[in-house]
Amino acid sequence: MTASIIDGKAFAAALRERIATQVASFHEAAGRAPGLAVVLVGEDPASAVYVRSKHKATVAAGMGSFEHKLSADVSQDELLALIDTLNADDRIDGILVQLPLPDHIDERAVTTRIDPDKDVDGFHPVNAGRLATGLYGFVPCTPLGCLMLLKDQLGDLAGLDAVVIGRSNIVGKPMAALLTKESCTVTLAHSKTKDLSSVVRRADIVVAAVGRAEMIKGDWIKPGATVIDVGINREAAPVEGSNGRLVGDVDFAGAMQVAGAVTPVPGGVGPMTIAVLLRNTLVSAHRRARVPYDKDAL
Ligand SMILES: NC(=O)C1=CN([C@@H]2O[C@H](COP(=O)(O)OP(=O)(O)OC[C@H]3O[C@@H](n4cnc5c(N)ncnc54)[C@H](OP(=O)(O)O)[C@@H]3O)[C@@H](O)[C@H]2O)C=CC1
Ligand SMILES: Nc1nc(=O)c2c([nH]1)NC[C@@H]1CN(c3ccc(C(=O)N[C@@H](CCC(=O)O)C(=O)O)cc3)C=[N+]21
Repeated sequence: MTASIIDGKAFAAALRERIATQVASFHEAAGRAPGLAVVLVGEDPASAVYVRSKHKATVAAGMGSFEHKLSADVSQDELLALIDTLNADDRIDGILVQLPLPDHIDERAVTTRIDPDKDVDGFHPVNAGRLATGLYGFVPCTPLGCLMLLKDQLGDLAGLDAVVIGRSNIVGKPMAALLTKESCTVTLAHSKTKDLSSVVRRADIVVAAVGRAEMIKGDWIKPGATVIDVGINREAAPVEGSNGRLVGDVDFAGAMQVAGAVTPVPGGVGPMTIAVLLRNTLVSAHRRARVPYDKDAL
């Protein structure tokens, strides 16, 4: 049996289309475009690529994009002062500070300085708490994008066994919270998990967010399971100066032999992250301007 490939790139493109339609009607109702501010500190090339694609997608959806590029040696106080300015700027509905930050800056101090109601990344502890207790709030983009793909693939998730591998605050933990909310039976695995392959073998849904190239093997997967690969791992370049191949946390070829459906890397979860960022920004704009929106289309 060969699994089907979940086309995150196409799903994300369709979502961005629906977002663009609602951006236009928001603009008409509110007299301004939704605005997203993205802050990049330093010149990490991978971060620069992500920030550029976020900017392009923001503008293509008809939203305002406010980019702030700070040098790698900016002080924490200067960065916090910029966040205060963005918090107070009425044109801005969403604020994203690209991670990772340089070592001399405390990420916790930065994410907690963002107004929780502009925190479209969903990284602020207030939003993590809202998600954990079932209140309305911003959900981190990557796990929400994964959930959209899962529901599109499987419909109702109630009663399914789900394993999330990785317990970071930005992917694994919120993913487990979302699946719990969908009434899955959730196992949250991590580096101390014993006999990970047997844990994975029980699961109808596997979400891999580890950051280790092709660690999850095909023969760990339960036949017919749905596999969501969040990992983005760049292999060493074959020739100096060129880019290495991008691979996920799942052995894709092996999983394709056993699973029911698998997300590819690239073209799976990555494009969803950016589309959901636009979605969260659009929702923020509607809430801040008190303009109703079509939740079902998002
Ligand atoms: N597609 C996208 O849009 C995005 C992709 N990513 C990618 O997803 C991956 C994970 O990112 P992130 O959550 O930030 O990563 P972190 O490094 O913050 O967390 C990794 C998690 O994996 C666990 N882990 C490490 N080694 C093992 C192991 N051998 N067995 C089981 N679990 C293990 C760690 O366990 P422990 O807690 O015990 O240390 C930890 O919980 C990365 O490849 C990243 O690039 C991230 C964000 C967005
Ligand atoms: N504050 C903050 N918010 C984030 O959401 C955030 C962050 N910091 N830091 C880095 C991670 C990573 N991340 C990705 C976004 C898009 C792709 C993506 O579009 N990937 C393409 C491939 C891109 C390529 O070729 O490199 C794909 O998978 O098809 C991947 C990863 C967001 N992150």
